[in-house]
Amino acid sequence: MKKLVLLRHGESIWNKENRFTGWTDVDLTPKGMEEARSAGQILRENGFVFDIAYTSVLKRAIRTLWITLDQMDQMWVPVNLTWRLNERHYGALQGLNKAETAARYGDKQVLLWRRGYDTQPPALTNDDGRYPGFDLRYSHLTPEEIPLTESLKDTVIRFLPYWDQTIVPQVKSGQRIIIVAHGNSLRALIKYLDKVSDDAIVHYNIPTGVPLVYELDDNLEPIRNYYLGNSAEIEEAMLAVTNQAKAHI
Ligand SMILES: O=C(O)[C@@H](CO)OP(=O)(O)O
Repeated sequence: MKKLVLLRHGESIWNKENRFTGWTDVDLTPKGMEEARSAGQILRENGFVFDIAYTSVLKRAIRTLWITLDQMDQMWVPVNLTWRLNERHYGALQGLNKAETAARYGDKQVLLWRRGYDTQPPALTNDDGRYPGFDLRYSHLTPEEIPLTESLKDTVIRFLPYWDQTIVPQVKSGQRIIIVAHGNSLRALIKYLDKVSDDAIVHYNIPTGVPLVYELDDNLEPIRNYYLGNSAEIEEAMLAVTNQAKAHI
């Protein structure tokens, strides 16, 4: 049996301000750093040891990984950074307040933008200051790879080659892996692993800073998965993510 640990970064400044974030490189809040410390502690208490770590090129995920490994006294674990684990690109919504956007366009439209599997939010133009093509860290990407907006489906499509070519062979060979990423890039992986339908994935939300353990068979078919932590608190945190973009709760 193989184990894979998935971890969404701790609370970011824009999570706290309730803004669409996507590829915007915002840092953790003090609470987010505390969540990362707790994640590291609970992983250590449960005896987890990692051989390789994966994360995105966004600092809220990178810092969460650093803090987690520090708490586990495993800062020596090799870390791989890839843009393919970045958050889903939120297009022209990036920076907008989620509840204000819902008040303006309606809860239904915003739910569709946030959670519709094949729905892209309004796109950026490539002269927009938020266009990732202006950012050095993406200078090795082709124009076709640089998103102006992304649906969850687009996120699955850009992540899967990395999963298949890089991570899968390592998990199969018995390497113990942690992936620290984002709400939607992890939803993309979970949708794929658990074969979640396009409709069901709409209702699946991931809390910040809580390790999610997947047990997989030798063909990487999921056997079961569970969060490490207090289940009532985790339920509440998942519901809070659902409610972030409602005009009135
Ligand atoms: O803003 C974002 O980039 C994501 C994750 O924080 O938000 P949502 O949960 O609305 O997809």
